[in-house]
Amino acid sequence: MLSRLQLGNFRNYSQAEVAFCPRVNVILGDNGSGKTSLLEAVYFIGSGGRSFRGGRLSRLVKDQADAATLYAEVAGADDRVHRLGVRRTPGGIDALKLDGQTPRALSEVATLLPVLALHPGSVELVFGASALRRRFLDWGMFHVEHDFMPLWRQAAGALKHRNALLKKGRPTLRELAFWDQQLAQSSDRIEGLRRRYLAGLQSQLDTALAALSPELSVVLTLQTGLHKGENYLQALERVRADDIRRGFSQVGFHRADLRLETDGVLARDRVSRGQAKLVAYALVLAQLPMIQAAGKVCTLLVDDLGAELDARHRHQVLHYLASTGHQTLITALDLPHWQGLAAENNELSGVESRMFHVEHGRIRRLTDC
Ligand SMILES: Nc1ncnc2c1ncn2[C@@H]1O[C@H](COP(=O)(O)OP(=O)(O)OP(=O)(O)O)[C@@H](O)[C@H]1O
Repeated sequence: MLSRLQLGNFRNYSQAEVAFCPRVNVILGDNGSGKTSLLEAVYFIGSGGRSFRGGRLSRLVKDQADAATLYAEVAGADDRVHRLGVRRTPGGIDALKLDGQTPRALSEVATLLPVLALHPGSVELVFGASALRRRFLDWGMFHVEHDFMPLWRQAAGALKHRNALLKKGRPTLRELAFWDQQLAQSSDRIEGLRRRYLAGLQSQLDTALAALSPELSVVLTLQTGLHKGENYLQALERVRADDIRRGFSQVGFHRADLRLETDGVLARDRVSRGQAKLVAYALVLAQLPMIQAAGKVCTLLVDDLGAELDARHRHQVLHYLASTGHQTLITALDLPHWQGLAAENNELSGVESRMFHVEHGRIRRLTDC
């Protein structure tokens, strides 16, 4: 759980500091005041350097500044307070500290503060490219499956070597066979983990959708690109000649997709934009109990909740959020806007909350928990 955050030269913030409360933190502010940027800062530090909104990461650094810095205090699952610091120049992260030490890998940081975001771009989980769904799935597995990260690194290494051989041109069969074996083995094991995770996710998705939008149901399946009865090694042999011609690997853990089906058809060909948002939200929220079962506490970032949802669905989403018990940072335009949202949901008024106002990159606390 995130208790404190300091921002320096991040987006439109020069210097700012916030102390968050363990449950609901409401961030109010006009358009362009810095609400999304504040959530983005939390996401950046929690995810080990990613953003949930598109665009170039170099733009996170405030105009005319050399580097953006973020410092966070995080209460870990072990109840110890950890200190996280990151400095990002337009070229990339050039300093990362965890409790005063340089961590061996970004993944050490990312396990400390699991962050999930619900935002207008979440619909891309339904409409967007397979890479987004794969990343979504792998994020959950990273937090839940202990073996996933080393296995993923092994698979990524094999893929890199195989692709380098293919790109070089005219690889010998012997050279390729070794990396085929490595890539096939790790892809098989990743697929096994993904299938196990997916079974749990499906059941949590059913629960989340029943709360958010009972009229929708979605079936998740893993698409691997393998033919029936085929394993990865056989598939790599099948596409080998074509891989050599194209210069990259067309089969493996890196090509899997999460298929979302509703009423027997691909969800993206059936659902409306608002429904897609509900499906995407339910998918994201389905990961919360999985992460919790793994002994971790998520921070949930909710940006622009009202957009594209009617009052009933907004109410249902808020009702669900109020029931999760996770730390939540949620944006709204102003007090009447938030009061309108909260009035739709009695439970929310009973939840411990803190309110902030953001204006031109300055953060002011309005109420305490
Ligand atoms: N690198 C940067 N340097 C300075 N300002 C920036 C940078 N990147 C974005 N901004 C500005 O930061 C401001 C805050 O943007 P942000 O998206 O956080 O606003 P918001 O409060 O979420 O607005 P909305 O309600 O419209 O979604 C915008 O005016 C934007 O132009």
